[in-house]
Amino acid sequence: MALASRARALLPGARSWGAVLARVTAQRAMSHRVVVETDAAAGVAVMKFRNPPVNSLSLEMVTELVINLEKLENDKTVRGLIFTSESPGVFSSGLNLLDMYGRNPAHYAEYWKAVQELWLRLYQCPMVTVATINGACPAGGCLISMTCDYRVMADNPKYTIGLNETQLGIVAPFWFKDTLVNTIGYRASEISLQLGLLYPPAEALRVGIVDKVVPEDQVHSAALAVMAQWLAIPDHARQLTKAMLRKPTVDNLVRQRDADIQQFVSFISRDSIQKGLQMYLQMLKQKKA
Ligand SMILES: CCC/C=C/C(=O)SCCNC(=O)CCNC(=O)[C@H](O)C(C)(C)COP(=O)([O-])OP(=O)([O-])OC[C@H]1O[C@@H](n2cnc3c(N)ncnc32)[C@H](O)[C@@H]1OP(=O)([O-])[O-]
Repeated sequence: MALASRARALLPGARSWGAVLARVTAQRAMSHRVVVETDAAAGVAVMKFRNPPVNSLSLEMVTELVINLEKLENDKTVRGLIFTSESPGVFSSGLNLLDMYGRNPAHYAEYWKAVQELWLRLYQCPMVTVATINGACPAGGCLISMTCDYRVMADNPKYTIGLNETQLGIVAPFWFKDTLVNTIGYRASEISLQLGLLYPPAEALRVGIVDKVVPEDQVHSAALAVMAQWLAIPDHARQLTKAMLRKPTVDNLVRQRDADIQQFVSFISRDSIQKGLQMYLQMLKQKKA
């Protein structure tokens, strides 16, 4: 299903794309998964994840993120965007395992297309983007953070960040890998991605997967200070520089979007992969109990 259709499915009764956006704006307070607060004077918006219990990137959440991103990109008063979790403890638990387990191929394809769309939009975002990592940040959560221009992490040893896909028996696709390589370099990525490492704050800073670690109660003020520093640069120069740096990575996915979807669907549909995901979900349940 196309983004507009998914958006309309989320907001039944809206007849056009414009009507969908208008209703998203009007119903912002009712949105359950993403909350956007805009400081028009500062030109900064804060996008807070609110998808309990663990901010997993469900199809609905991904769709809301894309809709809100598009809206902010069209708002010329907003120059900077901060991502954070409304509830400290979990920034995002990554892709929604329940969108990748026990569903049919059409659903997997729709989900993967939406995830691609989110990444493409985030990675090319013209705004300055800062991730305020105030909780656990595995896999897809780490991917979102890595698309940002800067990452500030709360100094809490319970919080970890990384692409842990191999630990689930799954393989991060090439554009997750590319994003990691662009962030921490090739050799560190070889180790990080194969072992599925999740780094606590000090190690995350050492490997370069985050840019700053600050006491938990200062994480938001630190993100605002970083934002102010980045916003001091003229937008056009910074935007063109960002586009130049990121274009080859973006083009790599754009060239092979359909093949990547097909590969994901065939991979995730495998019995062995489904069995592995089932065991992982059970392990999470047992850990909780
Ligand atoms: C090729 C594909 C690439 C894949 C990329 C990915 O991102 S793959 C994603 C890789 N992600 C990971 O490996 C992260 C896995 N998650 C974790 O490690 C922990 O949940 C935590 C550290 C994020 C939070 O710890 P905590 O103690 O605060 O919370 P808790 O552990 O008690 O969980 C509460 C409930 O949430 C459930 N649930 C959790 N995650 C997900 C999810 N992603 N989705 C859906 N559901 C999820 C969990 O089952 C439990 O459900 P229940 O029993 O109530 O029905």
